[in-house]
Amino acid sequence: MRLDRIAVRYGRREPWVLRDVSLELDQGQLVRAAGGNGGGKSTLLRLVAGACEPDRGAVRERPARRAYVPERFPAALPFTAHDYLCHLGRVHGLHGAEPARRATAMLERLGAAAFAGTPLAELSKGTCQKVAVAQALVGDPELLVLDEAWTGLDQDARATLDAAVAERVEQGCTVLFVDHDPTRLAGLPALHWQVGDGSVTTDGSGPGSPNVVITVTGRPGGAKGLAELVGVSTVGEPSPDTVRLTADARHSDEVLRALLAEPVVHIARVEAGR
Ligand SMILES: Nc1ncnc2c1ncn2[C@@H]1O[C@H](COP(=O)(O)OP(=O)(O)OP(=O)(O)O)[C@@H](O)[C@H]1O
Repeated sequence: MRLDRIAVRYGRREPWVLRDVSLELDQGQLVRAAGGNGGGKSTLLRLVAGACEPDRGAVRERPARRAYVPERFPAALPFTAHDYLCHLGRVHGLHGAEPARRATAMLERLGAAAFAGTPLAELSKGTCQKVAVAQALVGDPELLVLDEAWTGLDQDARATLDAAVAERVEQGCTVLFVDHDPTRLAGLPALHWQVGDGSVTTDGSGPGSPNVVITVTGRPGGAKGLAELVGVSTVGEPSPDTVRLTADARHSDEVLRALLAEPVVHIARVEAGR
């Protein structure tokens, strides 16, 4: 999916929270969004999840099957935990006995089976957060957006959510998340979006994301146009006739193919990056 020159603000006289932001999210990509308080992370996640629309620009090719754990889960809904998850399962396109089966399984996996028949409004904060997570995992989303979804979970449930995210990414689900713990999901390759001052910069060097550094010589255009290649985070010209770029390892083959498609370019070196 793509964010195409989007802009968002909360009122005509208010400052732009996001301004002219263009981003791509590949299928199966894990992305961590980070930035200071009030920088616009939750706004960006709402926009990606489809929970709000931009004032300008467009979100294109957003997957139809998507799930979202918002920063604040609306706990006052008139359902028991199990009924709510069954309902969400049907919303996610599950049929027959499947919503109930998965609702039970998700509550068990998150250590909340004992609260299946409890009305949402009577749940503790932590159990309510487990239901918030379960509703996002009960279906088979192609896009999963997690806004501080680990906050309030006990250690076992946090580990369950870590594992569930790894499974979903492995299955090709795109996952965008914010979490205050900088080591969250650090073992998985992730892109890093830095959100603040109205813009989003992407450097691909988030915790745990392997990069490759590619050095090329002889390119007639120098570094021109290379920053636009998917997966490329930095491009520099350390000396005349030499261009060095950093690419997310997931995209390194495409980047190399694009470079080799240019007849006079010489790939001088490919090495593991930070
Ligand atoms: N519903 C809203 N109405 C008015 N202003 C809002 C609303 N939601 C967010 N804002 C404002 O938009 C800006 C960005 O908020 P947002 O919640 O997206 O940032 P954030 O990076 O997620 O912050 P935090 O890390 O504190 O959760 C802030 O100035 C915030 O006050």
